[in-house]
Amino acid sequence: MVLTKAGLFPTNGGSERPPFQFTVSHGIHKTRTSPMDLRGSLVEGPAATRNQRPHLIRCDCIRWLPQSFPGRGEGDTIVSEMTGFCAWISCHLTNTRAVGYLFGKAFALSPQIGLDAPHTDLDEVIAQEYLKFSYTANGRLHPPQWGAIVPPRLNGRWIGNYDRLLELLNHFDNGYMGDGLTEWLDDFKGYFNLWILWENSYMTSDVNVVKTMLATDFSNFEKGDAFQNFMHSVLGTGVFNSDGDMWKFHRSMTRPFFSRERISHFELFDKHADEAIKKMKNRFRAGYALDFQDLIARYTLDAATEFLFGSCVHSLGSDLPYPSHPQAPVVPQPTTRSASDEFAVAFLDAQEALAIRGRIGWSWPWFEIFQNRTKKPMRVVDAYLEPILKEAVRKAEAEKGSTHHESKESTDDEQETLLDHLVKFTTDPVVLHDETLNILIAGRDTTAASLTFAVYFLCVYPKVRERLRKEILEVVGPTRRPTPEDFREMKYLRAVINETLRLYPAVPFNVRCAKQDTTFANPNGKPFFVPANTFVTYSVFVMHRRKDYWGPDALEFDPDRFIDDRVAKYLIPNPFIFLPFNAGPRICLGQQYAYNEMSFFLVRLLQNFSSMSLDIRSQPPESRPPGHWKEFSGRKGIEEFNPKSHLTSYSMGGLWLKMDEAESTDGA
Ligand code: HEM
Repeated sequence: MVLTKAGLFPTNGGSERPPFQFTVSHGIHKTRTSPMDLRGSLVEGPAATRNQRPHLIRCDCIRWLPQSFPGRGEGDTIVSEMTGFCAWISCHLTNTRAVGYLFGKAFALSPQIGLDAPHTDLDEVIAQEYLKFSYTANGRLHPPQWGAIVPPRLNGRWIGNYDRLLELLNHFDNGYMGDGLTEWLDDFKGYFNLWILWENSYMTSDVNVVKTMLATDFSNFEKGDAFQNFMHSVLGTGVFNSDGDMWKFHRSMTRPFFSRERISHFELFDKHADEAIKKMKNRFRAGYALDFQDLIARYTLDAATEFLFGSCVHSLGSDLPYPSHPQAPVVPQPTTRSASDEFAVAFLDAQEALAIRGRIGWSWPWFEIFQNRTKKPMRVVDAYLEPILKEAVRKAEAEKGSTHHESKESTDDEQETLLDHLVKFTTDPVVLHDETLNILIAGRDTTAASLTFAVYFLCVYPKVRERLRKEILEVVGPTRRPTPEDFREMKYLRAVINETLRLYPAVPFNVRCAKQDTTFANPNGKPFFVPANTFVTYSVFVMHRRKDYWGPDALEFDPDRFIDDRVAKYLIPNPFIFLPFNAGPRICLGQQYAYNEMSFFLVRLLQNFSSMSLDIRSQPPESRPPGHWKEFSGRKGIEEFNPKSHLTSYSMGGLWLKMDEAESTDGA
């Protein structure tokens, strides 16, 4: 059937576009694309929308009436006999179909034919109506989607759910990581529509939904234009920030570089770990605390820049910060900022600007009308990258002119960097710039954050630390450099890393966008309808803590869950419940490199230090966990630091700690 001015007519198989297009103005505001807003509302002609989908308009005036008003339903379900009647009148006046409750039953109404057969479930009627339009406008039919329902919507009190947006921003700034979202996901059983500023945005912690998007229906979920737009001024079109053919091009070009052989050469880690540990020893010998988060960010930056570009920024060479707040011990402050500090700070500023855009959502360009927040930091980052890229291109072009034998010698080199590898495929400076920067961003903060959280746990769980140290000393000994074979043997080391990644995944929230109308399985009933262009935010952070997936002790830090019978009970039957590195075709390219780097550093750390503890006094007061958190159950009530997330997770104000040197080592 197709909707025209004259009513409902049979279609010629669905390919014909309706000849009529009209605009209805009814209620307080218009929605853009959603069937979610059809409760007691009108459906506008299908040709009027982006992607040729029906434009839906709500009878939103009802929302502003008191709850007691006849026709005002519970919460945001504003449908009732009254509303349905309004919809019926309006449907005649405007010659549209409408959906609403009449006499306690859910109906689809059309001006010419009157009422369709009643249903008990309005959501089902909405989804079916919507799909009829979808069918007629796009010539597509979705048989499995018939009977789908729309997910529950989180309702606020202010127009556009603006109060919910403020609530979320407040949680991001002042709350524990995941505050708000965790409770809402719990209330809605793992799936709801956030609906901020009139935009469909689904939230989920449901393992099957995540699996669908990342693996089983991968081709229908992409990062999407909106994500790419707000990332573009930093990431360009690199592997992390592209879809479709562009993503395939970048991924296939970069992937071979992460071969097992190349990432198993630990000299590079050793050189930088050695420098980091020397710095730590000097600081602790002087009697002061050290910000481990800052130190490890320098370590991963130096290791990554050398691995990727062959040119290390030497951020470990600069002075490390001292605690600087008024109550901290009085200590000398570094006075100058080195060039490597400039790069590190600019790199962080650029990522923070992206994180702010992500939080604001589609309206971010309005907040940057007068100033692109990423411009200034990216000038510094690019000034560092440009000469390195130019030199790599110059070398590649010079090699093109040399003999095949000479060229082969240089490309087979074990020391080949990512840049050396990439120039074999392209010398386009933009592609090279984007790709190397993407890998730097994807790989540096994630590893630094995970090591920060791991060391936090080693400080507050001394038994875990002692057991891990024992394993390290037994397998590797007090001074030897660890090898990949050692790591295979060290089950507890891997379990400690995994348990850290479970409770504090470096990428706690992520997003995908539906390319076409589709559905998600709903463990509690009929499938959920997902219109094209819907953003679905999935929280691995929340999923990793769900008791129905991980058992009653899900909130405890217990590395043994990755070794004992809980593996067979929870993880093996449902492997997608543990996704720190994502899954499916877009799984993290650097996963093995990251395990190696983290394992290597932890081994070196515990070879050199026998105990460690947090130094809360050195932590800036505003970044300590607020006292009232103690009243909460779960990790929020016991944590001794303040975990936060922008693009990746981090410890607010750093992680200040002190360590005691091990007696058996004096080499570092
Ligand atoms: C503990 C450390 C790490 C964690 C937890 C981590 C996690 C992740 C996650 C969750 C994604 C998926 C992002 C998305 O699809 O939106 C990802 C992608 C990626 N990661 Fe990692 N990562 C880590 C380290 C690294 C390292 C060290 C590198 C490289 C040196 C790296 C390179 C990449 C790349 C290139 C992608 C994009 C893959 C694609 O889109 O095809 N990661 N990582």
